[in-house]
Amino acid sequence: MKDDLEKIRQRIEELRREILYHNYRYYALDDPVITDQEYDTLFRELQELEERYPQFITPDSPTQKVGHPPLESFAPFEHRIPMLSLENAFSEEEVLAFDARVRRALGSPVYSYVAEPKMDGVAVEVIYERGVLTGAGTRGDGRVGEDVTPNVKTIRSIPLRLTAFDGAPEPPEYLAVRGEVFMEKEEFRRLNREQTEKGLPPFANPRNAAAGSLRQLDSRITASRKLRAYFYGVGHVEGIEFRSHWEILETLRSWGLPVNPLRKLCKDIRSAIAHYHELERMRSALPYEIDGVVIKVNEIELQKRLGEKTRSPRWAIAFKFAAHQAVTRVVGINVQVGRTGVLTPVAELEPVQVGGVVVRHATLHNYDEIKRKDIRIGDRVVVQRAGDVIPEVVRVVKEARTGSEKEFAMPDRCPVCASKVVRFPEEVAYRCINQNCPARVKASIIHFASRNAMDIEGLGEKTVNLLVDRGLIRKIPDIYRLKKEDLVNLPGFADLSAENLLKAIDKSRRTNLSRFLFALGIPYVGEYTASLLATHFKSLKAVMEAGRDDLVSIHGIGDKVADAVVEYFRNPENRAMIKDLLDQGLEIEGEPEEVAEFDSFWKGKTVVFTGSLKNFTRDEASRIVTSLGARVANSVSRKTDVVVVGENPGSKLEKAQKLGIQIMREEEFLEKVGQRR
Ligand SMILES: NC(=O)c1ccc[n+]([C@@H]2O[C@H](COP(=O)([O-])OP(=O)(O)OC[C@H]3O[C@@H](n4cnc5c(N)ncnc54)[C@H](O)[C@@H]3O)[C@@H](O)[C@H]2O)c1
Ligand SMILES: [Zn+2]
Repeated sequence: MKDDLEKIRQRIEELRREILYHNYRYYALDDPVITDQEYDTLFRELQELEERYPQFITPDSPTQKVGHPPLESFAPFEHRIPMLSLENAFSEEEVLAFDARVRRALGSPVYSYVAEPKMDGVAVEVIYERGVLTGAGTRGDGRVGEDVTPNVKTIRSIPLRLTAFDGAPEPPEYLAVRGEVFMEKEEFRRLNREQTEKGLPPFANPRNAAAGSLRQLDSRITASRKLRAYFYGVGHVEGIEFRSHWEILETLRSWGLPVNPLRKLCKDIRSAIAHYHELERMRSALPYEIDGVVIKVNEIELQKRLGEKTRSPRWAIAFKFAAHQAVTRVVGINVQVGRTGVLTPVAELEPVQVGGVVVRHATLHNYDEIKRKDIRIGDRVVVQRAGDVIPEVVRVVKEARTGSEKEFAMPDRCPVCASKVVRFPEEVAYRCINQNCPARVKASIIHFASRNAMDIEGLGEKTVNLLVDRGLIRKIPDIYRLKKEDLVNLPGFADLSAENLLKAIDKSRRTNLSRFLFALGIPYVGEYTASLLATHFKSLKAVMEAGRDDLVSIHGIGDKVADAVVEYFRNPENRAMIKDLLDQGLEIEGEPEEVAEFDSFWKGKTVVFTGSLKNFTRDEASRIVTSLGARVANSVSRKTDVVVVGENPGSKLEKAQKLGIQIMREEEFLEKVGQRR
């Protein structure tokens, strides 16, 4: 008996050590080494052991704590009310048990629940004092987080100033709002492509990418990655009282804070569970990841009576979705060659259904990952698909090995052009260094034409492969030599589609410097670095002549990037290609002086247009100001901040004058939207 207890104590110790290590990987480094499901299993086991043997509970057990203490490289950010975690439920029974506990504790039925998507991102608290954003921090260990104020200010959907819309009360003296910062799946894929091309390790999932992007010491890196946020609650507030959680959400929304529209007010637990199933069906179609549904008691009075435990409130529960995982076999490992010559290993799988989709391939990222997970050809593996993110191999089912599995070796010759493959020191990537490798040529043309580069509509993967295979394009400048007669006879082309492609190509002749630099595909130069170079040097000539010292003097550009840029422009082939492009009539504009994006004049303002503008259609003008954070209304009221007046204005002008609203003529408008300096 004594021995048994000792064994249990040891197991508890072991679980704690393991969980603490995974907390550190996940919360401090944003680099977990096990899946959330595996983590949840360990956590559950510890919780259950502690429940059965309460004599072993210690205050420092991970079951009694939230997250992980903040890193010291950030200033500390104190939460006036602790930010807690949530209790998890993995089945309907567990949710019903939660409802039963709540009703028992209250001695009455619950009036209502709110069910909201559980966003898979990073928790933040943002402070508004008299409506102005004055601070923001991560959750940290619940009491103290990391001060990430400058980073949060770069997130466009988080207003720097609250405005009372739709008859909302004025923002109070002091307001701590809580929400989740997240990265959309598409941005996650873009970022990981960029990481891979730079020879850097990819992020495991959008959550880690969001956390890693928010927790940056240089807020310009945060700004270069598209983050969003949804708010779902408040911390300490002064000057306003809320009666229900639903009222909190509605009020936050009417102050201009983003709140997830997929929330639902439910009359009982059954209806909350029904909402869970509905969101589960929508899950993979959503642009961002959710990992469950949070169900909360709606009435604040009842929430207070229920109170909280050390780690989580008693009035809420996270009903988690099942992971999209399946077991299948690796039948082979192929190698794909990217634009900068990086070789990416891809697992060929026995087709398998994962969350309703047939999966045939999974990315293995790089050779180090294959070694770390010890993936061999013939292995049975667990694959996981999160939303529509590229499927991944989570781990090998080692118990299923027969001994006939084969270890994978990176080829020493490029699988496409047979040139020698090299691995540069300090890089995880292997590369084909043949500039003319057909795989690289195709990939670099696809990149050149892509949306964030030269933005040539219709010149996607399929068309590029076709044009290169037919010998119509051998290098990038050939794009601009294409003629209608080259295209019309190609499979899938007709008169109209050929004309459209040529039009799109022609349109791309006018571009700006940062797009052009990004499009060239210089190693290590992603969109962000390209825009740094463009704003610093302002002309292509200046970038091409820049020395290593000029480059490293730019904040945000390190040795590796500097070397890559110098080397790229020193290469006579690259110089000849750029000259060729310019000879084809490419016009590259310099960069605007400052990108005054974050604290723009327009942010949070309500704008009305009247009369016709010379330089824009109404639609264009509206899109410009909304992209700068304004809201466009159709009629003038006391809530209008600015009326923009074109030719032949209507009665809106008179009304604006009567109400004393700021009136702006087209010239001033151009200036204020940065179209004229
Ligand atoms: N893989 C690993 O190594 C590893 C390590 C640690 C933690 N984890 C994962 O993290 C989980 C524990 O982390 P946690 O303590 O942050 O808890 P949690 O993520 O399970 O739940 C609490 C958090 O949910 C978030 N949230 C999202 N939408 C919300 C909404 N609508 N309302 C309220 N909150 C909302 C908040 O940020 C809140 O802090 C584990 O279950 C596991 O999945 C994984
Ligand atoms: Zn090659």
